[in-house]
Amino acid sequence: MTALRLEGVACVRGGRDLFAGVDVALSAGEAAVVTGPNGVGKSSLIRIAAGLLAPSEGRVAREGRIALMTEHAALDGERPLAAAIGWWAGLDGRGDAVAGALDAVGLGSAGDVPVRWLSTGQRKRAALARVIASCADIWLLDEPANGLDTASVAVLEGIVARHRTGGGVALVATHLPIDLPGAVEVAL
Ligand SMILES: Nc1ncnc2c1ncn2[C@@H]1O[C@H](COP(=O)(O)OP(=O)(O)OP(=O)(O)O)[C@@H](O)[C@H]1O
Repeated sequence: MTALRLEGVACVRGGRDLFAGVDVALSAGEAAVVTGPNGVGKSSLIRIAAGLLAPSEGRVAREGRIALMTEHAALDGERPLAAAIGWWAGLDGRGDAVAGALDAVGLGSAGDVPVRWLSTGQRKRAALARVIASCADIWLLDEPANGLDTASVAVLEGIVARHRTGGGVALVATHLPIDLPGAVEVAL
């Protein structure tokens, strides 16, 4: 079964052709890394995969629930971290997954800290915890290593590896090196 399939996908934004003919097929346990220079359309491809942006050509098919991580943490800055993530996890019926997700990103002791107090790297790890707690099958990660130190990038790599081991798939746009063994490269 293919969890995520993009066939002949093209993107036009602001009247400009960004890319065309992009094919990606990810089955359980697989990952793809989207690379390319600034402005080429990596984030746009992630948004197309998420269904937030319509491709100008081609088709997208998803089998399973998706979790999207963009440059915005998408967490309520006024709420304590665990509650902010819990709000999202609750929508997925996975409030039970919050504590484990915070532990996985090294924020297990920061659950009562207001999101607005978090540092850049902590906020990025919090966004990743939100993705983990969703227990979604298809992870769409846009620049997940931005703002992370070397140790945190290694944590990110381990988390994506565990997700894949559990049968999940990941489409990851990045301009920073992230080690995802066996991942397909989609060079835009
Ligand atoms: N809402 C929009 N309307 C029109 N053009 C847009 C819109 N959003 C983005 N673009 C343009 O689409 C192009 C691709 O943007 P995108 O963010 O997908 O690139 P990227 O490869 O992720 O870039 P970066 O590496 O800088 O993050 C850019 O030229 C950008 O200005």
